[in-house]
Amino acid sequence: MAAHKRTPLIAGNWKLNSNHLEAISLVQKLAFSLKDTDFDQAEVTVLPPFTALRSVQTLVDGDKLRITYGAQDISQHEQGAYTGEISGGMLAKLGCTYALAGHSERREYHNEDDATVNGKVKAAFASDITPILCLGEGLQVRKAGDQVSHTVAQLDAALAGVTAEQATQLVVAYEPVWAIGTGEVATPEDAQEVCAALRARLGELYSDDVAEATRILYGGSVKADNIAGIMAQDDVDGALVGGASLKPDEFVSLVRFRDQG
Ligand SMILES: O=C(CO)COP(=O)(O)O
Repeated sequence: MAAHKRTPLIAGNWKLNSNHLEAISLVQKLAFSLKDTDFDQAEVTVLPPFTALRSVQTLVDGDKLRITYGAQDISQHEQGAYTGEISGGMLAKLGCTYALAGHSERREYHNEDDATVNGKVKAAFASDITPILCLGEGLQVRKAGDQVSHTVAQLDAALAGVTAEQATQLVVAYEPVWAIGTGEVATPEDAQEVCAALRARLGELYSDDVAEATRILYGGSVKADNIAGIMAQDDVDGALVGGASLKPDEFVSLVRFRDQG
């Protein structure tokens, strides 16, 4: 298996699942199962719904858990008349390390375009929250063989006005839309092709140092039986996990991807 220069990140995107009481139970189970984990080998983060963040914060702080947490979305605005929005400042106050920006479900169901995603990435940095910038092509684009140009264009648009210093902190998640929640996982080679292209583009936009520092995750039907092959790719530094992150045992086996055959 490739030696990772970057600390792998295994992130659980809970999506629209778990009220705050269920979230407490899930994090407690996770913490118990992870108690012998070497967190230098992999960073673990969970992304619960907004309404559970305060409970997760209390648990993580109170029990001094080694996991981090974040939000599934962030407003591009800091404050004002934006009904229903949650700002970076609010998330920072809740101890969030991360916020997803531009998840394909936000792009698809909430009409988030590249300019909005760019605003969210910048809003995250402005509040010292690390954006996990989600990119990926749909099935038509994949069938046309345009996955690299499509995803690189999304990266360019999302990073407009982002400085090299900020970009060093960035996390990118390549999530081909056709592989999300479908059981249709991309092959390790599919994941590597796009993740390598994204890293090369970061090098062009900023520098080799930024490209080398940035963690690029793969997401889309990641499970215990396919994570090892994906993590063995040189340019894949972790996984953004949906369904499997709701099952503590399965999620822990993803964190221990080195043990999976
Ligand atoms: O969208 C995803 C994570 O953000 C992937 O979801 P699944 O792991 O359920 O395919």
